[in-house]
Amino acid sequence: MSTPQVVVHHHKDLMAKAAAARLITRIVDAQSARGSASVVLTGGRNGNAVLAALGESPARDAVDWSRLDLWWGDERFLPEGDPERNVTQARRALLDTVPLDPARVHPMAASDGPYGSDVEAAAAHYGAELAAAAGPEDHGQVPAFDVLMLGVGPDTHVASLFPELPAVRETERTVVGVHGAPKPPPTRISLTLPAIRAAREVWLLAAGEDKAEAVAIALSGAGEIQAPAAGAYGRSRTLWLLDDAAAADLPRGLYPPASA
Ligand SMILES: O=C1O[C@H](COP(=O)(O)O)[C@@H](O)[C@H](O)[C@H]1O
Repeated sequence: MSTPQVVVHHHKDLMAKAAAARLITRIVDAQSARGSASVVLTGGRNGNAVLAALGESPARDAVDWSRLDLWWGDERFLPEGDPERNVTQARRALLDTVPLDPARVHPMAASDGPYGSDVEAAAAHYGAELAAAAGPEDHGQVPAFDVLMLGVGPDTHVASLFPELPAVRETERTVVGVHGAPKPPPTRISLTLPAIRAAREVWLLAAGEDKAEAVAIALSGAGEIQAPAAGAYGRSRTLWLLDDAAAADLPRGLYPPASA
């Protein structure tokens, strides 16, 4: 478990640009050290803003897109191509514009996909796909992702792990079906906390005043069942990337002056 480190930027656009720059560096470093990199994408406003900023960065050409594995932290269980699906939004924000190897892009199943409306089967399949991608060096049922990004919801949810719902209590499976999510759609697929914690680096993204309370709760010692974001950490690094508004309720002692 790594201790959370907080970085605060003055504005959400700056936060997205800085996170994109950080992500490029991390991917390039991993590719030069191990030959390839693996990143877990998040849905939501901030995750998509990071992808869009990455697409606009001249440094995007430093990435070897053909040696990048992309996974998702969660998915809204909707038909293929639905504009509310996280993968649809990620494709629009960035993925359709870069030369990825399609075999290395791993979206979660759609509700009209091979498992139909059986979200449990779709989740089990994703768990098996992750297990197959994990090597002996990963010491577990999922790869040791280089970076796993999570948007933090105003209720402290991350991925599709919502406060008090069964998914956030899962300790065995790496991927679960989610029913009755308070944010639409109610049916989702999500990585669990054990899968999230397999990542080398976990980055939590929050911008805007509607996230301030959630950020303060999660970083003030709350339990992960009540505040799932509090249970999201990486093996070697846990980074909270915030804008001023999302950091407004944090005690100043928790982070250095705004970095940019
Ligand atoms: O529904 C979801 O919401 C969260 C947070 O989204 P935001 O727009 O409030 O930043 C996101 O992390 C998750 O992947 C997504 O499915």
